Amino acid sequence: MIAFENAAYNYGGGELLSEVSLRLAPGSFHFLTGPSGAGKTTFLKMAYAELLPTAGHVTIFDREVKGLSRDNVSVIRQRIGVVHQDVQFLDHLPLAANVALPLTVSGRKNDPRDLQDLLDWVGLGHLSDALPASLSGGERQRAALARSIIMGPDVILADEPTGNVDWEMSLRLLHLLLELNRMGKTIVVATHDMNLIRQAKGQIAARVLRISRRRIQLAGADL
Ligand SMILES: Nc1ncnc2c1ncn2[C@@H]1O[C@H](COP(=O)(O)OP(=O)(O)OP(=O)(O)O)[C@@H](O)[C@H]1O
Repeated sequence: MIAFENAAYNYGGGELLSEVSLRLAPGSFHFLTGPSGAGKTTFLKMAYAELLPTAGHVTIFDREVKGLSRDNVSVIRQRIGVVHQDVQFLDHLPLAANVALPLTVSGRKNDPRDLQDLLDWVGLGHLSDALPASLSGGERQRAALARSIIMGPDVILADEPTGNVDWEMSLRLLHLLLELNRMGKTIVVATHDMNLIRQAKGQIAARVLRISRRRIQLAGADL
């Protein structure tokens, strides 16, 4: 689905990530971990062609990202749902409209029943008319997840999706991500939360990628 081959990224002050070679196979579930500032967000941005590798290659859905036209990048992006670390909503729009925004922006039809089903699935069906300012942290994170999957992506990249929520809500979010994976979605979750990783590994064959000294390696069973 997404492949890195000797890929590197350099913001200008030396390589932050070097010699990254890995494959995110269809239907796989990966956690990405590593210290703050190690490059987790940078890696995810490379995986959805927001950043192009400064060396090596990144291939998304069999297309080398370097040299892709803007239109081709948008086509690729429609197949990748991203849950950003800092969830942003349009404050004047109710929750349902915020979640449906990717559909609206891309001019796709928005079936209100599908939208309601999606909101129900993340447990926010009763809040469809609520304004973002009134939502709790966990509600915002679930809304962000709903928005990331509204276009029916094949891949979901989630950057600290449980960053600001309590353990119970983390488990709820994890459960949603595991369910998406069971539906066949390829998932990458960047997280600091080792308990979350342990919890997931008890339920599925998740792999753990660890960033250490600019390299990304598959972590062993010592978690
Ligand atoms: N646009 C940019 N220009 C220059 N440096 C940047 C830019 N974006 C990120 N960096 C730097 O790259 C490093 C890695 O950032 P990144 O956000 O990828 O790390 P992270 O592992 O996701 O961190 P955290 O866990 O704190 O979110 C940091 O030192 C950051 O300051």
